Amino acid sequence: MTERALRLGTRRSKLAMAQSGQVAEAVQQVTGRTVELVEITTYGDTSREHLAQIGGTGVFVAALRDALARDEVDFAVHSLKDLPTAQPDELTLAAVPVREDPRDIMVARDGMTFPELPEGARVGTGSPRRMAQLNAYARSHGMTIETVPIRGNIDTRIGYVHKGELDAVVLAAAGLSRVGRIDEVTDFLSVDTVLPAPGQGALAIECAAHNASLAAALAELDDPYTRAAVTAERSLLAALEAGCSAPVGALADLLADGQIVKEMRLRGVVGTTDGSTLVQLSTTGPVPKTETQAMALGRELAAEMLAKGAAGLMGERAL
Ligand SMILES: NCc1[nH]cc(CCC(=O)O)c1CC(=O)O
Repeated sequence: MTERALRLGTRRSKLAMAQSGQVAEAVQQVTGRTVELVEITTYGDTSREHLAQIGGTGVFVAALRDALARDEVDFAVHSLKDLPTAQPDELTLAAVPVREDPRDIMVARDGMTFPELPEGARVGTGSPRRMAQLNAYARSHGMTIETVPIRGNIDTRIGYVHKGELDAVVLAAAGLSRVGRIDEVTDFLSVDTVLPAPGQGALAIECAAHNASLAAALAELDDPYTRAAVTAERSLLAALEAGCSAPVGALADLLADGQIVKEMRLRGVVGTTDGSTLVQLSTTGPVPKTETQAMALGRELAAEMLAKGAAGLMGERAL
């Protein structure tokens, strides 16, 4: 007997469709079952308000989770950086596949890199994390830039540059790469300049907790290193009591000696959006073997950052 198709809930945006399509194919491979896409409209897609004004955390995610809860879909794919740090009991984070390039990138007019931008350049980003770090770099390099809040999908955001309304926009490399526009990047921002959002570049595959057999099948797509890294990053974010629109950057990576993986490093940053103050720290520890160990790494760095005054820099947090 053939089993029915698995229903994958997805947003309708080009980015969501691209990442869901990729995951659908991978799931078909590992389960041998057909996967059909079920389109769901989320509040984040329809609202014209700035993300920060409607509360940031989880607006893209809630409608997909509702569809899971109502059993209208069997599983869903989220951009991991959009997931709230608290995992609901009734849902399982079944897989975190291998992460794409976690960096932020710039698309600027005339092929310019960030340091090449002219005096007073207008740079589109509504992300407090990006604003804080771009402004901090500008200050320390004698540049002046004006960050301009923008919203909309990737095509809309790049459109501000092509239409001449902005000198540059800053976006995630992973998003551009998934929608096939990575060749329009004019500068890949070093993580030393702009640390990405916790979980950036990674996907989250979620299903109902009671569907243990599906969770086990989806777990084939899990990459343990990516999962450990994003778990540490999100634990840092949670321990700072910050949301996904807070001015917090975090990135965990593996430190290797030749072919031998030695340690995991976790870097974190918090700053004021004007870039006048940044708290930027890093810690290393043994490569986490359990979720508990990965979370401990994040909490440890958060404690160090809080001791250096991180909490006082998040006054604008979530808003
Ligand atoms: N905040 C929106 C968002 N959520 C996920 C991505 C794509 C990158 C990713 O999957 O991490 C983007 C776009 C962006 O930040 O440029």
